[in-house]
Amino acid sequence: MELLINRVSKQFRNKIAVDNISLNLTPGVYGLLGANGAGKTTLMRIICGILTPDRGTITLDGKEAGEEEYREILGYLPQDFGYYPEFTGMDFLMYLAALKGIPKSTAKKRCLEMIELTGLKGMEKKKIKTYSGGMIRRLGIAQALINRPRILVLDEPTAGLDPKERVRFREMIARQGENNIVLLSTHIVSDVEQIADKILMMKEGQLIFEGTRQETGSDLEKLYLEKFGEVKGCE
Ligand SMILES: Nc1ncnc2c1ncn2[C@@H]1O[C@H](COP(=O)(O)OP(=O)(O)OP(=O)(O)O)[C@@H](O)[C@H]1O
Repeated sequence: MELLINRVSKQFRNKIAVDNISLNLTPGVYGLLGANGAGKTTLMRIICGILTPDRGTITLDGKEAGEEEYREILGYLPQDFGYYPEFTGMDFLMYLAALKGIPKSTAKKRCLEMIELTGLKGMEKKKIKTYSGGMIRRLGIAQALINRPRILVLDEPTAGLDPKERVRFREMIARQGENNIVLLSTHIVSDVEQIADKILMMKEGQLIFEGTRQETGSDLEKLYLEKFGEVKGCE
């Protein structure tokens, strides 16, 4: 399985958000690092087929982003995913399962599986408005995983997770990345240090670094600061 991002660019009025990015992703966990406004969300939305690039193509084994067949194998967690506070977690996942075309006969089992996986057991019958920020984040991850995606795109997934939830998240993502492509963005260096096998860095719309965790050396934070020429704590 190979996701080819070929010379992709996107401009908003006079702002080039994504500037001629080419990438070749195979199964594994990719951590996309970049300061606010670097273009991470725009690139991810293009990869998910939500935004059309001005130039360039995204293809997975020949299927173009945006095609139905491509969407079926895609899971996406946006920074702010839309949920209905009055729904219970289970109702929300059942609703998402229906939207994603999962047959009713398997939907309930799949939703319960996701609830278990994301550590939300015991909360599934409670209204989402009673969930903590971390629980809502985990529900977002559950909805992204519900169709067993081969490509999982997570925009700032670790925001709001406490240390225990981060450990669980890391394990979940490592498992998902064994056979599938996982791309997650963050501006917190230590998050990708522990989660990702491969590190990508974006600055002003361009890909300025691509390498394995081994290649980044032991001090990713230092490398990041060098690349960005910024003071620590840019978040
Ligand atoms: N719909 C839009 N219209 C106009 N400008 C936009 C739009 N979306 C993004 N931009 C601009 O494109 C640039 C890249 O934004 P993007 O959200 O992709 O960055 P990011 O790296 O995800 O940042 P953050 O970490 O803050 O989410 C920014 O300058 C942003 O203001």
